[in-house]
Parts: sequence; C-alpha cells; structure tokens
Amino acid sequence: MLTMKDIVREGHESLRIKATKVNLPATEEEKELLTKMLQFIKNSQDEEMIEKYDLRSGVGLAAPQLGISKRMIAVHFSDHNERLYSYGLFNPRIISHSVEQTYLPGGEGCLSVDRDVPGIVPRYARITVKATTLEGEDIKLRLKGYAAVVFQHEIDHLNGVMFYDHIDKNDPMTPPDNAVSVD
Ligand SMILES: OCN(O)CCCc1ccccc1
Ligand code: NI
Repeated sequence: MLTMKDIVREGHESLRIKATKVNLPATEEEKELLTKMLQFIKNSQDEEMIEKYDLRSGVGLAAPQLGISKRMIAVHFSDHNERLYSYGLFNPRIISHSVEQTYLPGGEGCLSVDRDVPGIVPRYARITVKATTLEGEDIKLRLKGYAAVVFQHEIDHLNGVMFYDHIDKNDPMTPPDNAVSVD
C-alpha cells in the first residue's frame, strides 16, 4: 500500500514538469498504480488508517506526486450536495471552463507541500473534464464548486503547477473581482 514516504515533496522534478499521456488501454501495471492511488486517498480519510500509518488526509492524488510523470489522478470526496466523486482517471483534461472564478475561502494545501501557504487560489468556477476511467470507459464530467477546485488542483499537478503558483503575491488574501467563494 502507498504511504506518505511514497509522496515526493517540493523540489522533486516530477512536480514541475509536464507529465506524459498514458497510452490506452492502460497496462496492468498502470491500472495497478491507479488502483493504489485511489486506495491511498480512501485510506487517508479513514481514522484508523490515518493513525496506524501516519497519513495526511487528502481528497486527491496525482501520479507526479509519486515521482511518476504520467497523466493519472485519483479523487475521492463528496461535494457540498453530498455527491460522491470517486475515480481513478487516465489523461484527464479540461475541455471547457467558465470565465467566472471560484476559490476556497481557507485557501488550499498539498500533500507534497510540508508547510502552510496562506492565500486565495483562484480557480475556474465551472469546468468540463474528459478522461478515461480505471475501468476503461470514456467519461465527461461537468463540475462546479468544490469538485471543480479539486479537479483543477489535481490536473495542475500533471502540468507542473502547484496551488500557490495561483496566489497573487501582492495581494494574497483578496479574492479576484469576478469570483464566487465555494460555499
Ligand atoms: O494533489 C493532491 N493533494 O496534494 C491533496 C490535497 C488536494 C486539495 C487540497 C485543497 C483543495 C483542492 C485539492
Ligand atoms: Ni496537491
């Protein structure tokens, strides 16, 4: 099983390069890795597993955070309407997005960042994502609010972008003008 020792931290090259598309159908090895990524995220939300393996909780994980520069992400969380998003995805990409922006009022964190970085992280308020699931089906997801934020954070990792790259250095705590906060 994956634990925190498998997660690379700031300074590791894989967090700052563009990850490589996965040739589909994925190999058994790639499917096994994505399965382990999804299991890690679920474990990181289980009190006993957190205690036993000293896990930091996360709602998503991208393969570059394991030092593997492949376009693979896992997410497991419920949004504010209690809709569960639990996916292992190959080659996720944003095919369209709103002009309007959103943000988490408390800012963001990252399992690859062992420090607090305060500040508003502007995100597109609504995005449409296409990807191929662990099971091999092509899906299209229309996301808004918290789900839109999580998916953008993960897809950023595939492009060598960290959440704090989006924080305004001169005015970190002021939300952008055309932004609505995630409730
Ligand atoms: O890349 C995954 N990650 O580092 C875990 C935390 C993910 C995350 C945290 C705050 C807002 C959106 C997503
Ligand atoms: Ni992250």
